[in-house]
Amino acid sequence: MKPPTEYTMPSRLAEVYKAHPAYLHHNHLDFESLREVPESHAWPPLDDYPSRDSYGAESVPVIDLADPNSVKLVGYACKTWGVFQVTNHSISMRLLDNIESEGQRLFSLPRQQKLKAARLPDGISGYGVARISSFFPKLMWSEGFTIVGSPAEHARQLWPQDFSSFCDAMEEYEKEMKQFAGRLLWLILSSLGINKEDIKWAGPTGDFGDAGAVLQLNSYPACPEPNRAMGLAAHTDSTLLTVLYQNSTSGLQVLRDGVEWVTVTPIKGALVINVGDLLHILSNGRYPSILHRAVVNATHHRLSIAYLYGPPMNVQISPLSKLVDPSHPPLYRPVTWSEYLDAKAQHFNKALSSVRLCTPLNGFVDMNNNNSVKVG
Ligand SMILES: C=C1C[C@]23C[C@H]1CC[C@H]2[C@@]12CCC[C@@](C)(C(=O)O1)[C@H]2[C@@H]3C(=O)O
Ligand SMILES: O=C(O)CCC(=O)C(=O)O
Ligand SMILES: [Fe+2]
Repeated sequence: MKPPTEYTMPSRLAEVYKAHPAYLHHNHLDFESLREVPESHAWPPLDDYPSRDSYGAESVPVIDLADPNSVKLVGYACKTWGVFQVTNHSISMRLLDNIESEGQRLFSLPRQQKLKAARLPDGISGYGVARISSFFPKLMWSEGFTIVGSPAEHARQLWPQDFSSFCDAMEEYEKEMKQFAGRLLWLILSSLGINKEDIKWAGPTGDFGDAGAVLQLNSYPACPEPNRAMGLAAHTDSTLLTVLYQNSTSGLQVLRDGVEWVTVTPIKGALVINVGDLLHILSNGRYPSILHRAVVNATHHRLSIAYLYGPPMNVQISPLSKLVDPSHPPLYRPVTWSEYLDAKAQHFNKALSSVRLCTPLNGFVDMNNNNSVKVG
């Protein structure tokens, strides 16, 4: 008799959805030609919590990375906001302009052309609707293009003649982001009192050389009835951290203290950093991941580019032992990135609680383990 084949977790990002194919009907709409939001894309009112623009003392922190106090500022922002913007980050304006215009060029292609690079149901990369769409009865007012490593295979389907300028820009950005995200992760970890000896998987030089990453381009066309549409539904990122570049059209909102949506106002040349679920686990809940969404705009097209940064595929992430003691028991069981993506594919916003070990007697409560965001 043949022994049952044992299921092993994928060791490559490209394979994480083999066990969970999602048959998403890729958006057949030509957003630009519509005068109103069709039923397929009409969401119930987005007023589950009040929305406000970010201003004054109660706005999303903006941190100058050249500030000698940056470790403290970053730690405070992670603890109390879960999101912040950074300036003086060393990514050149030329590169940011370049990926923005290459992203723009991609989404401006005719729909039929873009569908040639459609993401496969069991794949991770390519063109299509957000993976989390499968959890909602309505479609979102957005399109995405996901890149893991080289985008060449899909870019060739989009531009058979000339795909190199797109690939060059994306690959250069991935390379710069990998360095930058590693540096940022050290800044965050040192704010927790964690150093190189505590993180074996940072590698011999501590540069997180084996870290994994996904580049996600998001396009949100202008929408005739923005209050009836959803750009990207509320979620937390299944990452350690995410670095987001947004064009000058606002739309990103974060759920502040579980009570109000605060807009992350675009600042030219700044990058938005948000805490993901794996950093939440690693920090044993000290730096909670942040629930966020993207709303759409009546007149302006919006583009965002997310660098989703995670640990090496074979590494189990669990609460750091320095952050665990009798009064702070470990709150989560060890998980690899692919196990966590698998949990997200099954449980969506309950993924974090699905890997939770115990409910603390007092202290931390997951702010984002509810599905209370109304979707009709
Ligand atoms: C490595 C990741 C992280 C993923 C899944 C997989 C590839 C694509 C990422 C996103 C990008 C868009 C929002 C999100 C919520 C989605 O639908 O796809 C993200 C998701 C997550 O952060 O969970
Ligand atoms: O477009 C945005 O501002 C948000 C994008 C996002 O949350 C994501 O790609 O995970
Ligand atoms: Fe996100």
